Amino acid sequence: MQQSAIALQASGFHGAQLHGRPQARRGAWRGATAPHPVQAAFAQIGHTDTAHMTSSGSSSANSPKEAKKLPIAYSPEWMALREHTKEVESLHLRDLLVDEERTDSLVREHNGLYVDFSRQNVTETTMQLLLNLAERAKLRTKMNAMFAGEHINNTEDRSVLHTALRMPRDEEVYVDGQNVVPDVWEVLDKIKDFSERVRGGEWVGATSKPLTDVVAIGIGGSYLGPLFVHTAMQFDEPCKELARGRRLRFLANVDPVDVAKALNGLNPETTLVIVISKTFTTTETMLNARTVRTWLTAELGQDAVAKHMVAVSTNLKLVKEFGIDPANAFGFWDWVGGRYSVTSAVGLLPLALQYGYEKMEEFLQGAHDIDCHFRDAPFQNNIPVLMGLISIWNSTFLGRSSVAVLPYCQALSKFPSHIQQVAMESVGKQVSVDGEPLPFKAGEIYFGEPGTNGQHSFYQLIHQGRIVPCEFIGVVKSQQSVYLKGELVSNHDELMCNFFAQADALAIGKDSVTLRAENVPEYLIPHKTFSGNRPSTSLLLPSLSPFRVGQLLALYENRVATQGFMWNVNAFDQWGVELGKVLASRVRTMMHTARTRSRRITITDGFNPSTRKMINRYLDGKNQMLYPEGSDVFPCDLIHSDECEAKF
Ligand SMILES: O=P(O)(O)OC[C@H]1O[C@](O)(CO)[C@@H](O)[C@@H]1O
Repeated sequence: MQQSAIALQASGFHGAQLHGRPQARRGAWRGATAPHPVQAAFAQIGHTDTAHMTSSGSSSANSPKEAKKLPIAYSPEWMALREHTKEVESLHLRDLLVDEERTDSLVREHNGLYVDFSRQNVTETTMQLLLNLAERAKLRTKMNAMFAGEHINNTEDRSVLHTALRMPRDEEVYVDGQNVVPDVWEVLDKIKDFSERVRGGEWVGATSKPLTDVVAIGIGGSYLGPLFVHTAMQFDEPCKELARGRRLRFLANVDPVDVAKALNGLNPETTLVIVISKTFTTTETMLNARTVRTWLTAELGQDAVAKHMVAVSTNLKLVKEFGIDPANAFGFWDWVGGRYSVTSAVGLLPLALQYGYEKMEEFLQGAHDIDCHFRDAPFQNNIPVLMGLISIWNSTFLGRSSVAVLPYCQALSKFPSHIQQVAMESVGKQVSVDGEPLPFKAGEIYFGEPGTNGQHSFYQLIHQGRIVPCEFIGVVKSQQSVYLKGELVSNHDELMCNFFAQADALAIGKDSVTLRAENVPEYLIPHKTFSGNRPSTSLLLPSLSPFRVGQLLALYENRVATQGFMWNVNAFDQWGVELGKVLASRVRTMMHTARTRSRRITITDGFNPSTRKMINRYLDGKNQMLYPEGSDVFPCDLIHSDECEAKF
């Protein structure tokens, strides 16, 4: 921050000005467009854009070196927010929450969604300052660039257009001069046709039996999103009815135990396998695909692949090389990031097979509804934008490094894991889009569990330990209703009582005065005190239909995009996952040598002493076992074959 201080001083900003609190009018942030005083002053002295300022505060247009953009952290809007933290830290949610007008100003609704930000450590001034920062960050311009198909994923030179995956047939969006919506719909039509033929028993397996079970093989973005949506739809009554007699399994981990779990009890004759991989090179997915192909062909013969295996990928060449007929491949495009691919064939194919294509259309419509809201709503009413801005406030300004996603809804049990990838792989970055080190920490640690399970696990820490901003997600109408005669409330109402209570317990807390009034022994008072003032957002969905699931998905996708734009990081690449893959490949080569030549690892193999010792211990643990030659090895109950050998 040293550089920023110099820059601001040189441009006429002195402590006194920064310390002066902005006089935001009550309610102004909801519609105000007046510039923040600091911003206005900045404009007055002729520096309307920090992008052109050097550390000495002078205009830098003439020098290519100096023309480098200064991070947003050096802008007056950023400094104003920094300064504002002092004011907010002196306030307590216990007091703020009694103000009904404040509550009203911090609740937003959109097409059935109800979002309450009043339990965030914010005032109207905070919100106005965040909106000012959004302007400084050129958030609207960046969003427009995304929707327009510009190559905003600069390190891979790609557009970012998962929003095009859910556009109506008659919309247009251009990538490098070509309207991609017809391509999207061509694949959607193919999914509809194929899923209807499989579900209707027209597409049968190698022994003419209907394919009632689906195993979707994929990992990361090719797994977490589809699993979340499947889990969310499984107990929705209409979806449940449509899925009657069908099973959908996922195989992600390369751990052979996951293979056993995915195939357990399945009959190859009635199983359809979908290999889902954007690149079709991911080691885990390809080994799992070869493993399951062996499981199928050992029973049904080589020709069975044509009827029992299909693929979802952008790499149709490798699909063909694998042995899957490209006619049975469902494509998508490099402008769909893996973690943003649920609404492509990645999610739609397995889910349409399970629940029918119509339900997936509803899901797409829900996502599109939020995309339009994100694209069009003014920022002060824009729910994903506000969620993103508040995340920036909590993490970068107030120093809270994690976020707990807490659905009070068992059907959303896989939502936190999906959002964990969307958020952490997107904005867990160390440099800006221009490759400059960030002068602040970007990204947050996401975790979560459904309530009330989490309450009996990690909530202790979030009530009395570190401050973890929480996101409570509740559903008004449960997918399942149970009321036992004589009980005070129905089962779902019981669940939701906790949803309401936890947010207030975190915000309001319990002080020593109250505890003393309750005659709590003095020595227990520190243990039983709840500091409160712990922030959360509450999100209420009217129900958990496929449409609502689509809305929820797009809400979080667009919120993460907002964060990326604000921090000026590329939220659409993921270079941080590469190094581990490269090192694993080195270990693989060495492991093969050790297993085929029965030898231990030596110093000359190039591993450090720690890794060498651990690998040798691992190798020795299996008595220097050599790979058997000439036959595949499966646990017996996974394969209907007399030659089955259970050696491993
Ligand atoms: O779909 P693919 O190409 O198999 O990649 C799977 C996942 O691997 C990652 O690249 C991370 O390793 C994710 O971004 C992606 O979703």
